[in-house]
Amino acid sequence: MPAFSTYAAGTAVSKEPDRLFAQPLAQVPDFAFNEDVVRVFPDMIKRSVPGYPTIVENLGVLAAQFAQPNSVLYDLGSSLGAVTQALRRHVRTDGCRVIAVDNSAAMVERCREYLNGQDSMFQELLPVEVIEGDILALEFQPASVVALNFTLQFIAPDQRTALLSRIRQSLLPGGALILSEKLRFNDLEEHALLTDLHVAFKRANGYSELEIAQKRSAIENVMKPDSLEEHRERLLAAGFSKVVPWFQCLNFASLIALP
Ligand SMILES: C[S@@+](CC[C@H](N)C(=O)[O-])C[C@H]1O[C@@H](n2cnc3c(N)ncnc32)[C@H](O)[C@@H]1O
Ligand SMILES: O=C(O)C(=O)C[C@]1(C(=O)O)C=C[C@@H](O)C=C1
Repeated sequence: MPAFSTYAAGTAVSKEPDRLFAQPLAQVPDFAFNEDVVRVFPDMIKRSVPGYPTIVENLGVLAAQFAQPNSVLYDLGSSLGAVTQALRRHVRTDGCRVIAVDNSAAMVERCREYLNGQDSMFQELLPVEVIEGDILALEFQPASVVALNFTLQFIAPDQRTALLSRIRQSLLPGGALILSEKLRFNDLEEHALLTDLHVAFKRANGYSELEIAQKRSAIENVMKPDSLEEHRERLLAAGFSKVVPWFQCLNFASLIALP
């Protein structure tokens, strides 16, 4: 019987601890959002991403400021739907609905279960649709809020501008893209310092040196972080008019991009 904990407003999520990289692996496979990761994901992301709970909860608060009546709120790369749940808790604008998209079948299946749980406990939540699909192939509907919470870093770098341009074109006046990412830094000293501090954060959250090293090898081919400057330039090139960082903790940050 799996253990469960609750998100802020009560929906049960798996509490299984992340020990995926605890034993020495002869060869570390590339990181994938498969069934093994899904089982431990709430624990993994909280212990790996400094500021994650603050970002998710405040994403709901921010979204409530940008949501426009009768529009779509997108949660792209929704994983288990933490952002979707925050949107549903905070946004009260008439006629809004949430579309959550992820291309991991295992994530989507579990996400739907959690959202059904949320529906059975609370009334008057925004309607939500969870789509299993590739956000690169998605036809965007007119949207007031688009959340990319630690998803763009997993998209091939040469596909990122085109995706952001399509998001920009779907955004309604008064809306916003909220983009959270792990950062790299052009200044080598700054990069080394914040990388070391991130390792210290993981250690303080109970990860061993082996777990930290094996996770690093697992993600290095599949997750390619950009610098803040690259994000800003790319967002402006994609047609956004203003880029406003609203949160940074160590080498993880979140930006608001306005149409
Ligand atoms: C780090 S997780 C996102 C965490 C989640 N947004 C949250 O706040 O809890 C990245 C997610 O993006 C999904 N993903 C990666 N590439 C994708 C793509 N091309 N289309 C749809 N989903 C994608 C992965 O399956 C994974 O669930
Ligand atoms: O940078 C790391 O070491 C991470 O573990 C980061 C990160 C992320 O930013 O998405 C990578 C994969 C998992 O989804 C959880 C966290």
